[in-house]
Amino acid sequence: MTNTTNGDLLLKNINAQAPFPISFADLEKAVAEKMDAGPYGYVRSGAGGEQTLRNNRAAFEKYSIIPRFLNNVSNIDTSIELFGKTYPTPLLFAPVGMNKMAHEDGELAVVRAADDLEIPYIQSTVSSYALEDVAQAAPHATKWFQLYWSTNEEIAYSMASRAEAAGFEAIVLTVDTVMLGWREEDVRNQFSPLKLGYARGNYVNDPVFMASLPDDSFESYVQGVLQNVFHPTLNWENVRELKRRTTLPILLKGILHPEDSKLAVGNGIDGIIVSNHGGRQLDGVVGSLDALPAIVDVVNGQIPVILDSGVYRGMDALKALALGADAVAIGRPFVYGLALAGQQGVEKVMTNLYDELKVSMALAGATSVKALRNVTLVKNNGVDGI
Ligand SMILES: Cc1cc2nc3c(=O)[nH]c(=O)nc-3n(C[C@H](O)[C@H](O)[C@H](O)COP(=O)(O)O)c2cc1C
Ligand SMILES: O=C(O)C(=O)c1ccccc1
Repeated sequence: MTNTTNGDLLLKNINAQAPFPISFADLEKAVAEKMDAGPYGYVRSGAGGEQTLRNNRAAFEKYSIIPRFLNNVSNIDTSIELFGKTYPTPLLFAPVGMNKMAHEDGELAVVRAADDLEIPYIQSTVSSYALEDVAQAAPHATKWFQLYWSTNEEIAYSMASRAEAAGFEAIVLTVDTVMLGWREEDVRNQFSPLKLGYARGNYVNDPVFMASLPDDSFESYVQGVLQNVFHPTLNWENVRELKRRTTLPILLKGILHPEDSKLAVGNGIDGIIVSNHGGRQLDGVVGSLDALPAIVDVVNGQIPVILDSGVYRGMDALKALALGADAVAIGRPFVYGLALAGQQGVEKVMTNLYDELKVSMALAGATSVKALRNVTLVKNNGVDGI
């Protein structure tokens, strides 16, 4: 619960200190000047002609809200509940791989920020640090493990059970990356973090993976990752088998079609992340916010629906929650904060997003996430009706 009478959420940023980039565009500009072209292009870009990347933003931009006033907004409750636990914010850290590209402390800095802010942290399979090291860096943070299926299924089961043993509380199986999207910026820059070994953390610490290598050379490790991390055979039977092998809740990340969300519920899945991978996978896909309402409709409150892709400011989070998301996950913004100022930069970016969300809720006249569902949204500035 935030009391909005205790000082202004915006003006605390105007304090004669060196300004930290306040908007996504400012962040991206600052990071473009700081990072090398290869890693920067890897993080920033979308697949193909970047239509999906643009669709994500366009989807948010086309909604406007009609605020209500005279509603006593001196206390704003942004809390949500997921899998029986209450969190103060409706934000999550989306799984982002290979964080050492952005900062030497990589995932360790991000999980510490997550711990401080009480925001659930989803660690990627292709992280720079091992899941056990991340768990040790922030034993009390809520951590979920994002699983990339492996061509050798035993590696996937091994990683899932390591995550369970290390105290991770859910498995997020990403279903939209059975191979890499057509990422032209990486070809232009001749840059592959996978080939450079940035994704080592979880693999070199996995006994099943290591036993599958012919020797312990760097080349064998890279070949092993490439052979396993892309997994075009993935299918619903694999999902059912994974479910039999873990006691943790399983979420599917990358669902966009309402029929797939129906299958997810039917197969006993515990949550869905509506996402187009930040426009990095199939180009020409709908903005993830545009996929949300039909999925919320089908799922009908049976399991949580989380949204990511293009949530770059508090007002975007508000719109997604108003359209029925239970929470939103943030990708590139926190990576940019990490690149600029490590753990502190991550905290600054997430705090700004959160503070803007609180200001937006108050000014819209909604005092809780539940109340946001009743906010009036119009498309295309009301031209198409409500
Ligand atoms: C550099 C980078 C690496 C990513 N790595 C992963 C990953 O390992 N696993 C995964 O499920 N999603 C991955 N994603 C996708 C994010 O989880 C998320 O879906 C996406 O970033 C959301 O869009 P946004 O960046 O517009 O917020 C990655 C995204 C970026 C930018
Ligand atoms: O870069 C990504 O978006 C990503 O998810 C990924 C997938 C496989 C290997 C490396 C990164």
